[in-house]
Amino acid sequence: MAGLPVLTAAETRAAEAAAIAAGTSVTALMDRAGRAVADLAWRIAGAHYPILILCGPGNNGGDGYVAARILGERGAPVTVAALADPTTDAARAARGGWSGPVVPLAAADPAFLVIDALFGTGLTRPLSAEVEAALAIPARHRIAVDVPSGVATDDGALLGAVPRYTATLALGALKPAHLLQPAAGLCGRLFVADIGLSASASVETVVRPVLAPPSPADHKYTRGLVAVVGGAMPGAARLAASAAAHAGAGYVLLLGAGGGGLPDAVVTRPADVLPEVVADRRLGALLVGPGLGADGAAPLAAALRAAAPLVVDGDALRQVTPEALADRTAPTVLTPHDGEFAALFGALPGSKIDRARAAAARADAVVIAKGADTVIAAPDGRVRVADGASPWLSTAGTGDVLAGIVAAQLARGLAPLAAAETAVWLHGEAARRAGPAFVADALVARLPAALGAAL
Ligand SMILES: NC(=O)C1=CN([C@@H]2O[C@H](COP(=O)(O)OP(=O)(O)OC[C@H]3O[C@@H](n4cnc5c(N)ncnc54)[C@H](O)[C@@H]3O)[C@@H](O)[C@H]2O)[C@@H](O)CC1
Ligand SMILES: [K+]
Repeated sequence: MAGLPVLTAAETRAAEAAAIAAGTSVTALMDRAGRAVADLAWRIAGAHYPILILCGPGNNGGDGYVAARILGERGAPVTVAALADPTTDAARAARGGWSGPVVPLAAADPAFLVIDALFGTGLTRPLSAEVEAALAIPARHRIAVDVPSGVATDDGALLGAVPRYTATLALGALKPAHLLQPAAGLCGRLFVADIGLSASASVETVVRPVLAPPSPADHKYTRGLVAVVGGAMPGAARLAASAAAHAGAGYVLLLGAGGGGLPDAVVTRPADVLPEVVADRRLGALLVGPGLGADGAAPLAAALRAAAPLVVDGDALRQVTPEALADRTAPTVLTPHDGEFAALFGALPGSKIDRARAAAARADAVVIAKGADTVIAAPDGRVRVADGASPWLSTAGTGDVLAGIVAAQLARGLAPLAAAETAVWLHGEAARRAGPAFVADALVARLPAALGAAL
């Protein structure tokens, strides 16, 4: 199943221009947008609770005036407060359709529901104190039209004090700000209104994969042999190996990190058999990095020579170069958090999406840039962004678990981008099922159930 498309501001404008060229007017697009806003507001506030609509000068404000008209027609108590007069033809027409009063922003009173239609994709500069004060007006619920005013559409940065929203109604398609932090954390529940735009997007959301159970012909090697390289902190490699075993791998081999509560089914071998394992044609995927320690040069060099798909995680990401990774011929997946990403690729410009994409091209590898807003990028420019990750994932060992899940997906034959996307989804689903304050071992225990939800 394909994920939801994610469009930048420029891509959204291009999709809008294409819709207009195909015969739809801006007014028609604005009408659909405003109607979707009104429908969502109606579900939250109904006919009896006061609704305040904050309208800006552009088309985002235009959407707000359309919503005001429709909610007013339905009998809802609506007040409109405007920053300035409309500056676009479509917004002027929408303003003309609202027959109620329009007060200055500074005169707006608290309401049950505030609808923020101040700025959308056209925000170009930081918020003024007047706008920040209006956004902070006390309200039980807030809806953002398209994006919360004050967030940068393309990278999720904040250009002022932005409150927390009950819901954000993305118009036409999701934008990066809905998924990238810090903006994503303020959006509340995300809705996407179909206003008739169509565009092909290289960026999509991560969605639940559709996995196949083993067939009668499968055996442990066809299910996938995963080898995990241990190191200075063997617990991390054990966690990764256990995760691979619980994420569907047929056979898991752990090198140089035996002991401690491992499933007996995980086979432990001494570290020095790595060259032999790397040469084994049955090897489905190799994982190096969890708990490797600072002097992992020798095992890392051996791992890079693997003809099987390779996952590079943790300490290994600080001891390898993008060039050495790009020299590999078999697929490679990297799983850096922010610090490891910066150590490997330096300070790249642009949004997290731009940075992950540039890194993937440079290392010729799929990059899983982890965090509260995990971004997966492939060397060909395709990107997948996860949304709604459990905040409880920010605990020791969850990265080792993810690396093990990725290795299991590669070992069973998924292409690297699909393996990464599947792994991120399984990891997120296991976390959701684990609830609050779990330890990474409990995440591993939830993996079979998470996998079951994708069969
Ligand atoms: N793209 C589409 O297909 C559609 C877009 N629509 C709406 O149009 C929006 C984009 O409209 P616009 O391009 O007119 O842009 P906006 O309405 O987001 O804002 C642009 C206006 O705000 C001013 N402005 C920008 N930053 C400011 C700041 N910090 N302080 C004060 N003023 C500031 C600009 O000078 C300009 O007048 C979308 O977010 C969406 O809500 C919908 O009406 C329908 C269809
Ligand atoms: K807005």
